[in-house]
Amino acid sequence: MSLTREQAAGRIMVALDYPDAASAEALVSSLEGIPCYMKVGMQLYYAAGPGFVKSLKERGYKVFLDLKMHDIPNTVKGGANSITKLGVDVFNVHAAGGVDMMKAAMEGVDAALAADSSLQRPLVIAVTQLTSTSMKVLNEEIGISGSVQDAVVRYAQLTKQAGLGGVVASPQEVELIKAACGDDFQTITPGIRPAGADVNDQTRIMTPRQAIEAGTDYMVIGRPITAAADPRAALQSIIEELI
Ligand SMILES: O=C(O)c1cc(=O)[nH]c(=O)n1[C@@H]1O[C@H](COP(=O)(O)O)[C@@H](O)[C@H]1O
Repeated sequence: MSLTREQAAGRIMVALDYPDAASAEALVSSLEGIPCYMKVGMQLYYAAGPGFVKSLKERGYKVFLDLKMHDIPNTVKGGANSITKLGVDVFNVHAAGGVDMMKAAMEGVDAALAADSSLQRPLVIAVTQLTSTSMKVLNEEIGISGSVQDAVVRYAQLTKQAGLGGVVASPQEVELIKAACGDDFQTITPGIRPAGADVNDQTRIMTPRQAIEAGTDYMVIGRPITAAADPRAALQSIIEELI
């Protein structure tokens, strides 16, 4: 796999896990000119709201809005409708909500697009098993038997059945997901740690290079960039690893 610098940057989603718009803004400014995705998760969204998402879009960024919706179908449909109106490129729900809930998310998207043809269709993806979840936690705490891989593939198949475009999983499961759901089914993988980086609370990890070689479509990377003394240099060194 050989990627240009621009292609490599376009496969990276930087997790803006910050408590307020000003701190997130400082990080975004430090990465200016690098065509990566920006991921807005619940910490930043609950503090800075849709205004921050819109400001990223106005500056030309592709945005992944990571709010991991998991509720009754009617509520998720409404949430997906509102998110689509924000003009984000990617958003997610939890596959654990089941096929009807995921189908409802797609209905919410369709209704928004039918009402306003200027909107773009977002890629809707489902979280399988969180990358912080180990087999021990899955089996002994949550009470799901079998391997994490089995649980992830099952969720990926349900996600595909519901008509979504891909899943969030660990890069360790990408090959199994592609084998079960096809090459076009998108894999978005957090749990990325450059060699020697702090693992933090992640369990199922790979390096950026390993993840790309495993066939991941997009990598979500937070602290290895945001907690670095020089975030721009950290992102550039990850890009170098991928080209
Ligand atoms: O949906 C996600 O983005 C997500 C799913 C998952 O299973 N694991 C996971 O870490 N994430 C997100 O990916 C980012 C990973 O951040 P770092 O661990 O700092 O690289 C965080 O913003 C998480 O919320």
